[in-house]
Amino acid sequence: MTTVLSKLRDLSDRTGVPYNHLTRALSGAVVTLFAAKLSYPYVRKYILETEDETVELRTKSKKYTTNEYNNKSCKTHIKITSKPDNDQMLGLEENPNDVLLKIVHHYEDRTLKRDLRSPSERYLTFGPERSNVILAKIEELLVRLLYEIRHLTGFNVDFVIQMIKLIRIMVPNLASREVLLLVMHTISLISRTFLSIYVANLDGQVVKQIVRRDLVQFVTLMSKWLLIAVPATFLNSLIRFLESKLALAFRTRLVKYAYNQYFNNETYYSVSNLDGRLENVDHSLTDDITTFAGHCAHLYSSVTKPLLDVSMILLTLFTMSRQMGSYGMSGPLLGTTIVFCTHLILRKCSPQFGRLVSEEARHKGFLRSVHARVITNAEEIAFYRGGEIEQTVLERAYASLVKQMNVISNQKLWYIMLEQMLMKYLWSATGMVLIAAPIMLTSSKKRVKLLAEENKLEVEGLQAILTTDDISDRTQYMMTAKNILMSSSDALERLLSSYKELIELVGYTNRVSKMFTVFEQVGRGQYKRVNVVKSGSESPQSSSPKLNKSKSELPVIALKNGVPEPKGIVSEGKDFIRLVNVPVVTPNCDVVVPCLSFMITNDMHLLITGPNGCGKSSLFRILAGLWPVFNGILERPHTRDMFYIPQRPYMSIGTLREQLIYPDSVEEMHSKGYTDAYLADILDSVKLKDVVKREGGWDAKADWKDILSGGEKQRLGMARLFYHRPQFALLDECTSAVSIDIEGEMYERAKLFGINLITITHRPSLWKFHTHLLQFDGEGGWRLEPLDATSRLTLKEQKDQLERELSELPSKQQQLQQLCNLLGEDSHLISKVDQQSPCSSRNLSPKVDSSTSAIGNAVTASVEEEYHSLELYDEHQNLIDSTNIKLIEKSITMQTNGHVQFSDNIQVNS
Ligand SMILES: Nc1ncnc2c1ncn2[C@@H]1O[C@H](COP(=O)(O)OP(=O)(O)OP(=O)(O)O)[C@@H](O)[C@H]1O
Repeated sequence: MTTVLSKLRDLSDRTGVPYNHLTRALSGAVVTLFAAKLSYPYVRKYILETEDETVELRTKSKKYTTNEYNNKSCKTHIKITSKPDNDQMLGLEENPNDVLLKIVHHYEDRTLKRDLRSPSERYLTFGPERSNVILAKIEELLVRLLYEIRHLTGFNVDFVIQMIKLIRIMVPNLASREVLLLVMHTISLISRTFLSIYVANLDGQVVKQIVRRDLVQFVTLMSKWLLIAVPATFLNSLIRFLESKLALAFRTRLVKYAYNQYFNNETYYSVSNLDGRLENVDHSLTDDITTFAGHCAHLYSSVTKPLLDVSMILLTLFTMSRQMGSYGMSGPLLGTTIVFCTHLILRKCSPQFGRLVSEEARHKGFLRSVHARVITNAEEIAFYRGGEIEQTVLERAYASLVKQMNVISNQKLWYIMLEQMLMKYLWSATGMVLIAAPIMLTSSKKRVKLLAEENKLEVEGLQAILTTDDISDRTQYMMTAKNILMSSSDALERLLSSYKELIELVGYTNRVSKMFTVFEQVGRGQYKRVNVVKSGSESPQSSSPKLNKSKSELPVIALKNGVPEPKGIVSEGKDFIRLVNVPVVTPNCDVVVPCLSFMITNDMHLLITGPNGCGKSSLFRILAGLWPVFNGILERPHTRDMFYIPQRPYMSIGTLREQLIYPDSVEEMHSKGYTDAYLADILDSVKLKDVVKREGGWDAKADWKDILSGGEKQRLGMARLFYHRPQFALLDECTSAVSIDIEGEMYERAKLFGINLITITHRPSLWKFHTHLLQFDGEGGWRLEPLDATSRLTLKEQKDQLERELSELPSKQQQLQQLCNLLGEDSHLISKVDQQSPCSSRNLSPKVDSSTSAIGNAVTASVEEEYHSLELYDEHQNLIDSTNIKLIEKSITMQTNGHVQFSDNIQVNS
């Protein structure tokens, strides 16, 4: 640069063109080139649009001939996969009133005319609306402007929208505490900038006095220097203090908003059970929010302060260089150009830190969730001796995190090298040129003339003073300029490093925005799961499906753009439960029961039975509103009038009292007028009164999940039911670990309280407490009928008796065989077996088969006679068949072993 400037001076001397004109021409050329660079994307865009229009005109003329083909291909496409519309493609179907989203629609529509590639899902549909009209307008204008210059800057406008929405949460209004903190922070930053310039000037003056050997001035300046250290250090500390305060304030706002969303409409359940977009919600709720808030606060100071520093410093340098008699624009212009070019190079070469950091956060979240899983299931894992496999999983999770971190560090290695090269060496060189240029390129005469003009003095008088002070002035200038430039280079370095931070912030902003978007959508009942779309179930099906029809044939879910759409109608506030054509559909869109229609009135107690996985608990989830109703109508009481008790009751963090009254708080308990004595009564009714004394009173705190036994936890679950006394109790095998007598007492008491029982159980002892039976067959079919517990119990007893008798058959047969052998006689129930020469099982089988069949037939005849009228006939038939098979197997074993007589151990086996 110095060479260029001296060449310009040479040129000026040779051609006689004033030097100023040449530097101006050069500056003009640089500015024109820069303007051309800025306008290039617009020109390109214009040319592209013109080309598009031409192509459109050409295709219109061919439209008639290609129309048929287009229709065909389009139909085929829709059949294979329902193509999302533009909104869906952009993930922006929500919040039609959101102004920012409207802007996105507008610009994306224009872009989509040319580029129909589907962008990945975007997370913009969250957050409150801006109530302040002026701020809303500013935000709107900012987004519009950014869209307009998007091609130029390559700015990620989605990030800006996400930031705006997050800022609305973090800084809800102008009168908030956060604004106060921001103002204080800004004032501290501005004060610190002025202080830096003052200190740099002071430094220069001190050196000047050293050169002049002026002791008095030197001491005065040193005192000033020491005094200024007090506010300077305080300001430094204050800036950090305010930054951390700001980060905490932002975090608190975000956490509050997130918790509100998370606990609204049971989102905490749906987000992990019904929606597949968020992998580790706990990590997003804790680490991601914290890091995002910290980055925001830090970025504010690391952008604002350097910007202030740089602008103030440029201004100071400009004034100083004028004082030194230099032509003022070339220095700052050169500095600005170099800085801008450096920024462009760094931006082009920068790796995608945002994406990388977001991926790293995902890996961290996964590692954390694996740890949490081991802690939660420590006992089960220990029983299985599963430490080794868990360790492998943990190591794998850690290895993938390390791999990701290595990718980032490898990318950083080259980037930081480039950054240092440009920012340390190139900038230092530029700084030196900037300092040297005014001194080297300005003649003393010119400087004297300028100063004389400025101070309205005689040139000669001034010349005399300046000659004396010239050296000390130059030294002062050098020192001050060096200090200022060092601060400015430091500021610029921080500014460019904050670009890296900004890219990292993009990653965290996306993660936090994604979390909020998913929370809000899930809260509204809009779920998205990966890999659930099934072909052939695109449209809603209203025809009532036949019972026992194969599940996969029953398209009861309406899909919109590949996402299941809950079309059922739910109405609350009734004193009964009614389902009309409601399907039971799992979150994976498996139809467990295609169509349920029944009514439970307040005089009914319903027992639900059926094989494992037939949908019993799923029905409870639908009744409780946890799973969406995809079709039909569901009428039910308010959820507070329905109380669910699972097989393993949840034990919360808190006192023993809080376990019993869960989910009420102690305040709510008191407001209901309940006392500890009443709670003791309830515990007594479930035979748990001793627990209060044993565990150290109602206020005792412990990890109740581990302290109470399985049966005690279940009894505490029933105690909760007596405390809340809802209209309907949904009991999902909640007494399976309780002894039958206490279980009976608890059911009696529940009925005394007027609670309608809906029980899932496999225990016949509970039948007598119910009036109706809902039976699932495991194939999608079901039957609801009145339950006559007495006759059903008789049938059950008969069935058990028959089972016992049939299980004795093999031993009876063996005894008969032995007697026949002893007597040397045949029996009409056993065909004679050749006991002398053992044959192969293959040869023997038909004989054994016929003998056992004979027994089987005899038994069948008697059973048929006795129980033909009973519905259990089929089960008996199966039992007989299986007994026959067992007998065949045992006979084969005997013959293969070469034993003539049935040995004892075979009898034991049988
Ligand atoms: N969160 C879930 N995500 C996906 N599928 C699920 C989920 N919960 C249950 N299912 C599926 O729904 C079906 C019915 O489950 P459900 O828990 O209702 O069975 P169940 O009749 O209560 O069985 P059990 O008697 O064993 O408790 C099962 O096939 C199960 O795999």
